[in-house]
Amino acid sequence: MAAQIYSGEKYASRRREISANLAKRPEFHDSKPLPFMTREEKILESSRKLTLISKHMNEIIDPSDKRELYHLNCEVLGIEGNPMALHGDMFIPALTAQASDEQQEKWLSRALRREIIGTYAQTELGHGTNLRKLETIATYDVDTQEFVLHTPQITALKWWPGNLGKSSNYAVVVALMIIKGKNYGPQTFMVPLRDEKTHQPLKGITIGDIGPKLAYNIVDNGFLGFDHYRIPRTNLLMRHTRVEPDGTFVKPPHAKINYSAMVHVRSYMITGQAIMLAYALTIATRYSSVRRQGQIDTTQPEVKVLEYQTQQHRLFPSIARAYAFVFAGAETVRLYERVLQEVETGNVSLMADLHALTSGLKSVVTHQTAQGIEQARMACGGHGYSQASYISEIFGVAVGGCTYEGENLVMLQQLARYLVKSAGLVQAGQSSKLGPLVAYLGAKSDSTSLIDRTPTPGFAEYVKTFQHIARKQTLKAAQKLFGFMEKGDTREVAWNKSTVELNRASRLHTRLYIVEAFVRRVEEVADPRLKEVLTDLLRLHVNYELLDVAAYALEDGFLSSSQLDYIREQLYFYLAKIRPNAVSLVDSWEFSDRELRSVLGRRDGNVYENLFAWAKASPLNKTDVLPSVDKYLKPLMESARASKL
Ligand SMILES: CCCCCCCCCC/C=C\CCCCC/C=C/C(=O)SCCNC(=O)CCNC(=O)[C@H](O)C(C)(C)COP(=O)(O)OP(=O)(O)OC[C@H]1O[C@@H](n2cnc3c(N)ncnc32)[C@H](O)[C@@H]1OP(=O)(O)O
Ligand SMILES: Cc1cc2nc3c(=O)[nH]c(=O)nc-3n(C[C@H](O)[C@H](O)[C@H](O)COP(=O)(O)OP(=O)(O)OC[C@H]3O[C@@H](n4cnc5c(N)ncnc54)[C@H](O)[C@@H]3O)c2cc1C
Repeated sequence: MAAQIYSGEKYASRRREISANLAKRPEFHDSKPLPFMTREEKILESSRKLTLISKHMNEIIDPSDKRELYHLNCEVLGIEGNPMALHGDMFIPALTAQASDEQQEKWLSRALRREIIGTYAQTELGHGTNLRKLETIATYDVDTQEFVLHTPQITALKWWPGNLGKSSNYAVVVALMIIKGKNYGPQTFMVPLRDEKTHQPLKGITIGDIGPKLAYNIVDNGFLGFDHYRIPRTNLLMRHTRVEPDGTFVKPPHAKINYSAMVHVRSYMITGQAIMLAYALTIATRYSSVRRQGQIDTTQPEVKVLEYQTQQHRLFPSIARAYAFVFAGAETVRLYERVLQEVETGNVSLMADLHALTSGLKSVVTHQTAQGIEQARMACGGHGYSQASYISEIFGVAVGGCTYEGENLVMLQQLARYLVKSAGLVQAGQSSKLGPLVAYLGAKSDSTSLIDRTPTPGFAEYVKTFQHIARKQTLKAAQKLFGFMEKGDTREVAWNKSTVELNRASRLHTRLYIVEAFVRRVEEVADPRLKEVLTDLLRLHVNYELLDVAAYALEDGFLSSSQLDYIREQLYFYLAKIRPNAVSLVDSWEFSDRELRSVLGRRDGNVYENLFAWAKASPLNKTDVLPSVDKYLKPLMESARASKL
């Protein structure tokens, strides 16, 4: 099963070898539990381990393999980030996609050797979403052939870039490019920030950390201001866009090619989110198979809480989602890598499809992941609330994905633009022009679903029902938009009056895509034992998801209320059928205890002994009497006693 999850036996077994290798190297382990450390201690600890990784990486992984590096980082550094997180996640991808060969020779090779540390500085105090209104300006000075970077007011300060605050000495900075008074929109520049020897900020740079956050606190998200700061013309990233010495601007082959680092993260983060969801579910499912509370048969001992249908309903549909997401994530990464290669040859035809797909997936997956993690926490009762479970940290890190790389409700609108265009084609009788991801929009719906009438409930009927729902909502939302425009609203006003409905269409389209990706993967499985278990999980998934969106199919009679009952019964049937495999389904992700960092979710299942040992090790228990008691509480009680006398 691990080979299914990790798209092949080769990587699944490499993960095992890497974990086994690390198990023998205590210097790579957390020196104490992360929840017992201050932020400064965590950053120090993470930097220590990062240095070890840089020194010994070649002995443990093939550093050119992204997935091996990712696994090494998960084991050693963990999810709370590290001082070079953005270096790998965005700085290197931005240089790879946007720097010219000559620039790559100069900077990318140094970045890969870790001679310099970089980040991606785009968001500002006043603007994150609306990139066209960024306020940092890069004005071209023809005389000196330099760009002058400037922060004209406080809202123009860069704000949020990860590892900008304290760690990075370079950044890919996004600024509005002005040449001879003309605004050429957001462009990307390679900018030195700190002296390479002293790490002191360079003259003209104001820089620092933005303070603690909900989670992800090992990362020093930062602020950055420029005071008429000069960089050479050749620091504009010039793989696709160019500015000649005389200020002539050479347009890229696609207007949004500069947004590639964001598309990179959106493509990869689907897998990252699936893994975080699986972390939380591993902890909650293992714990639920140890925790006994209450009885189902009063003549029998207390049951494991995993026997309760409510607990199964709380956890199993999310287990199915984690599988669905990791399968969809693998497809997305393949598409991204293909588009990256095609862009190299000047073919930008798939960029819009990739952008639409990743915008929708990023939004739906992060939202459902956060919901699933929070349910997993609650499924652990009181112990879920303790940092010993580590689920609160997993939640905090994962939920950041709802905001970063484009706020979810904004990114759903990007997909909606694509869907509206497609709906326009359908309306104009040009369905043959629809791309493969939206071809279903042009198909004709059956009048009712046959979900309960096919002999073996196959997935085709479910897919058809999801298609019906997504098609109906897309055409309806587009109609609403066109209707407002026909009545005289501008497109922007009409759009704003239709966005709730448009975003619903985007979610339904994306959920259909996820179901289809799950079906595609299960169809490929050759081993009959695995196929059976994955088919059960997929059946659970399609019934749970369909029930969640059934209102759309009930309102036009595509589904009847008796079919709804059928779907519910199927759901309950598969909850019970999956129960014996539940622990194996989470164990199949093969997370080591070191990677999970959860006292509650350890493989040995010795929950109570482990919790007691953890609590005793808490910093507060180092002494029996705290200074706060000596200083305040004792005098308080003493004075209360004295006043009574
Ligand atoms: C296999 C390996 C295993 C390992 C896996 C695990 C890996 C884990 C990966 C790491 C995970 C986590 C890392 C955490 C790091 C987090 C760091 C966070 C960083 C950031 O947040 S960086 C800042 C991100 N900021 C944003 O995302 C801003 C959002 N805003 C925008 O993107 C844009 O402003 C916009 C898209 C909303 C609007 O842009 P605008 O220029 O105004 O355009 P529009 O007018 O709306 O649209 C015009 C047309 O352009 C099309 N368009 C827009 N963007 C793109 C694009 N990128 N590509 C193609 N086309 C695009 C748009 O659709 C319009 O088209 P149309 O006119 O409709 O045809
Ligand atoms: C953990 C974390 C790490 C980050 N790392 C980086 C980084 O490394 N580099 C970097 O540059 N940035 C980074 N960011 C910033 C991040 O990319 C932005 O916060 C994000 O893009 C959202 O933009 P915003 O903060 O301006 O939100 P806003 O756009 O101000 O959103 C506020 C509200 O307004 C709504 N809204 C905004 N525009 C519209 C619209 N057009 N239609 C409808 N509703 C709208 C949103 O839906 C939301 O409800 C990070 C953020 C976080 C949380």
